[in-house]
Amino acid sequence: MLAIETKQLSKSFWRNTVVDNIDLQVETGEILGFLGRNGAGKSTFINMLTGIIQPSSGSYNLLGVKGPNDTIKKELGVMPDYSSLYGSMSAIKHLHYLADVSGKPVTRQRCIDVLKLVGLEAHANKKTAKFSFGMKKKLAIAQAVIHDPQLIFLDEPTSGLDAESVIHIHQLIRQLHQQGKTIFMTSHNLDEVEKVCSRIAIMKDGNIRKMGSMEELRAYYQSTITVTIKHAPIRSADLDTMQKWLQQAGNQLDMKDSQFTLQVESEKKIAEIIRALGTYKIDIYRVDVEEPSLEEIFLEE
Ligand SMILES: Nc1ncnc2c1ncn2[C@@H]1O[C@H](COP(=O)(O)OP(=O)(O)OP(=O)(O)O)[C@@H](O)[C@H]1O
Repeated sequence: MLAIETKQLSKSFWRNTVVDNIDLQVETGEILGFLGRNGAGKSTFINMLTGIIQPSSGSYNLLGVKGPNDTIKKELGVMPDYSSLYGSMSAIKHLHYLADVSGKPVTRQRCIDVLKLVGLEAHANKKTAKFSFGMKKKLAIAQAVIHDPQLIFLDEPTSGLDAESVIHIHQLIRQLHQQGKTIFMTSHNLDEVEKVCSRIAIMKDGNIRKMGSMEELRAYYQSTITVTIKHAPIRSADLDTMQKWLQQAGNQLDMKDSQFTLQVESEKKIAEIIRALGTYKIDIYRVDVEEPSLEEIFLEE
């Protein structure tokens, strides 16, 4: 079943079209990374799906149900704006209360468990007004998942968090993924998206320019793979032949005594090179592969 399906979904503010006829399909159980520069329209898109703003045109289904739909809201997890936390409540009361409001009440133990998952267990009884920015952010993530929803929207879940908290949140996202939840997350951290997400959508000027797995994006942008191989010295009788062979196997050959670097088009070529070295009985000590990063792909858009 599709967790998210949008059909020609659009939003304009006066004459400014911010989301422009987006057709998007997200399968159940995916972690979709939604990327785009500031002002690309990511939050506007999410806000339509979560019922915060009305689309100007088009339609959407969430978990197979036409939106907006009050029944399906229970199954949506949304990170609130941090300013909308109730400052006079403790973190635990806050979660308890919001789970009630969502229509899926939870036990006190569930609140404690979720606070643990986001790394806030030591602050469970502290009033949220006294929380730091990072703590508020973690509580916002806890709020998105407290009622065990099926479809979770995370808007920049780790920006502004310290390194340890980022690891915590990534673990939580992976855990939710293992439980079969669908996660739709925006991030400005390309490294994070590459590490955590199963598919990536790149948004620009209100459109989704490209969408796919990291491998698909790499293939689309036809970027090359750089392989560096450290090996035992090549016999001088074989050196010339070996060099010629490598030159036809790839580009930009940089050959030193016991190491060479070559740009190749696919992983298959790497296997061919390793086989060729074997034929010449050259021992391989180390193979390093450098692929185009999401950063390079993103900048091409
Ligand atoms: N309520 C609004 N009224 C008018 N214009 C708006 C409104 N909300 C958003 N916009 C405009 O829509 C465009 C897209 O904004 P949006 O917040 O969706 O971008 P974003 O991709 O989420 O950006 P960021 O990465 O900075 O969060 C921006 O030009 C913004 O000024």
